[in-house]
Amino acid sequence: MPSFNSVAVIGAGAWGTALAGVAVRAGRDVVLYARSAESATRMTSSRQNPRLPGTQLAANLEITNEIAQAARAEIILIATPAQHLREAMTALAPHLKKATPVVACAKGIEHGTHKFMTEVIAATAPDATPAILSGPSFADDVARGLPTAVTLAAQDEGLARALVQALGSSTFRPYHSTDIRGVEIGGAAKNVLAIAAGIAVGRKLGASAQAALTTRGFSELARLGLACGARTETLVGLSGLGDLILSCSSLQSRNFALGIALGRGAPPPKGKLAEGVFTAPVLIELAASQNIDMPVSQAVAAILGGAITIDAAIEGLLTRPFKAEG
Ligand SMILES: NC(=O)C1=CN([C@@H]2O[C@H](COP(=O)(O)OP(=O)(O)OC[C@H]3O[C@@H](n4cnc5c(N)ncnc54)[C@H](OP(=O)(O)O)[C@@H]3O)[C@@H](O)[C@H]2O)C=CC1
Ligand SMILES: O=C(CO)COP(=O)(O)O
Repeated sequence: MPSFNSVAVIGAGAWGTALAGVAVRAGRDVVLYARSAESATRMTSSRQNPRLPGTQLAANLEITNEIAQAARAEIILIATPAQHLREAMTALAPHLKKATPVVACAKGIEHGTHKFMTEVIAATAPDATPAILSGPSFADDVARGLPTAVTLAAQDEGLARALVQALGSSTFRPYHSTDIRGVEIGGAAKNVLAIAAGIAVGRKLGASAQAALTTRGFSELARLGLACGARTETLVGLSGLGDLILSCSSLQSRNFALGIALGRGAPPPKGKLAEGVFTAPVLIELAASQNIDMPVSQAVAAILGGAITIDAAIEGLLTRPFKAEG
């Protein structure tokens, strides 16, 4: 099993900054790459990141604006928004050493190409080794050192185990897996379903409706996952069901919070990344291409696209023909 000592995190947002802290706590040499030179300089001197307020950056965390410096690390964690992954990888790829593990930490599916995060990595850096980290984990909780567990998948089990060894600690517990596709489908779909759960809460449909919607949401996530080759144990694990439960029930979730605002007819929270907005249209295109019925995700995409009102979407879901559970 390889052993890794250095980690670079690309993307100095909330999640990238929290993950840099994780790697520092695990005892690695860590560099955090910010695409803005000004932000890198400011974070270096203030030891604060406005995208993750209240977190003191570790004294031994290096912050850089030099992509070539970041690329020298033995492990790369890439934590930009999903739709920015290609751009970030395109800048990084020419500097990477052969076979460097590049761990996708974003949750989404690329517009236009329908590519999952590790597929974007493979397309932009064919000599790198893609992996994925996903699960129920708010950046703020992770940064505060609260206990968190996630799934970390690579095609090669030995590599997945080595990445877990390099990043894991008593408060950040990654479970290794080789089911890359299962992990990335769960992370992408749960954001769309969290918007649906938020809408139900915002419309005051009650706790029973919230539980029903979350469960039926899981059912369609699992249907798509299985059609795309994911394994059941992954779909019911941390990166699937685990993250869905968290995001469909916690006000900390930006996707859930957006749904609540939509349900109330209030303006969406400003300046907050809600990946489900970008994932919804791609997710339903992907589902259609696989002949998979995803009524909840379809309703979210239609609401976000302005094709249907919230009340009409709710009515549509509630008047679907009765059927066997599954
Ligand atoms: N926040 C969370 O709790 C969690 C988030 N995630 C996932 O992580 C991903 C990022 O989310 P989050 O960190 O919260 O988002 P933020 O909005 O906090 O930050 C995104 C960061 O990405 C940077 N960025 C954008 N494009 C590039 C690029 N081409 N190269 C380098 N950096 C780039 C932005 O830079 P700039 O500041 O210059 O705009 C910004 O710092 C999402 O897919 C999200 O679903 C996963 C688990 C938990
Ligand atoms: O992915 C997350 C928790 O696992 C973060 O959720 P939000 O992006 O909805 O805030």
